[in-house]
Amino acid sequence: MTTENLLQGVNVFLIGMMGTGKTTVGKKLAQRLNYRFFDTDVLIEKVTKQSITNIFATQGEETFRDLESQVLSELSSCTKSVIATGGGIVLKSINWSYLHHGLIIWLDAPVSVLNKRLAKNTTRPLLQETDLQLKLQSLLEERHSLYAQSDLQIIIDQHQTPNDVVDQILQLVPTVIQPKFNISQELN
Ligand SMILES: Nc1ncnc2c1ncn2[C@@H]1O[C@H](COP(=O)(O)OP(=O)(O)OP(=O)(O)O)[C@@H](O)[C@H]1O
Ligand SMILES: O=C(O)C1=C[C@@H](O)[C@@H](O)[C@H](O)C1
Ligand SMILES: [Mg+2]
Repeated sequence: MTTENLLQGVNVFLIGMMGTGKTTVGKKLAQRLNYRFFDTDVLIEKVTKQSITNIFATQGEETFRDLESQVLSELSSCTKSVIATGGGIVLKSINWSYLHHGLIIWLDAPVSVLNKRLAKNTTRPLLQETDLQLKLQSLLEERHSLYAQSDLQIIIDQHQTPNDVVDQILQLVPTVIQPKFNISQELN
């Protein structure tokens, strides 16, 4: 059975640290699965008509986290969607009740890789004006046990392209989903 058929329209939520590729990989995964693609960060910016940087600066992280939960709650009622989440989605316990509506996949890349990818980035407020490597390390320490509550961990190395990561996901999803047997067929 293909991974697409196995999923039976169930949403896929991508979680993980900033820079692991949730947005980049999520778009490609959605294409491969014939799913829609959503990104909680992008939706927050659309709904508020403000950048994430601006929300953090003018209203603070707590307001951002509330918006994030609202957006996730709306998305959890969709089907056939790949949803790239913000790196901090795992922090609020209410978010887990929404994430568990779908299959939760943790993209896990080493801090050294994230550091290289995000070195020049200016759109992630938690990473500005700080030692990037140290900040990434401390965020990962704080969040590791939360990310580990995912259904599936995808370990990514520095050589893997986004398409390689998609291939790895499609290969591993069947290891965590049982095919649903068709009971109605048995009853006829
Ligand atoms: N497998 C990869 N190989 C090389 N570069 C990658 C890979 N995946 C993502 N990138 C690059 O790393 C950067 C961060 O990727 P992306 O924005 O997809 O991460 P994210 O997990 O969505 O981060 P955030 O939590 O902040 O939204 C981008 O510039 C992207 O092009
Ligand atoms: O890891 C985080 O806390 C964040 C990650 C980004 O995706 C954004 O959601 C925001 O910059 C915060
Ligand atoms: Mg993203």
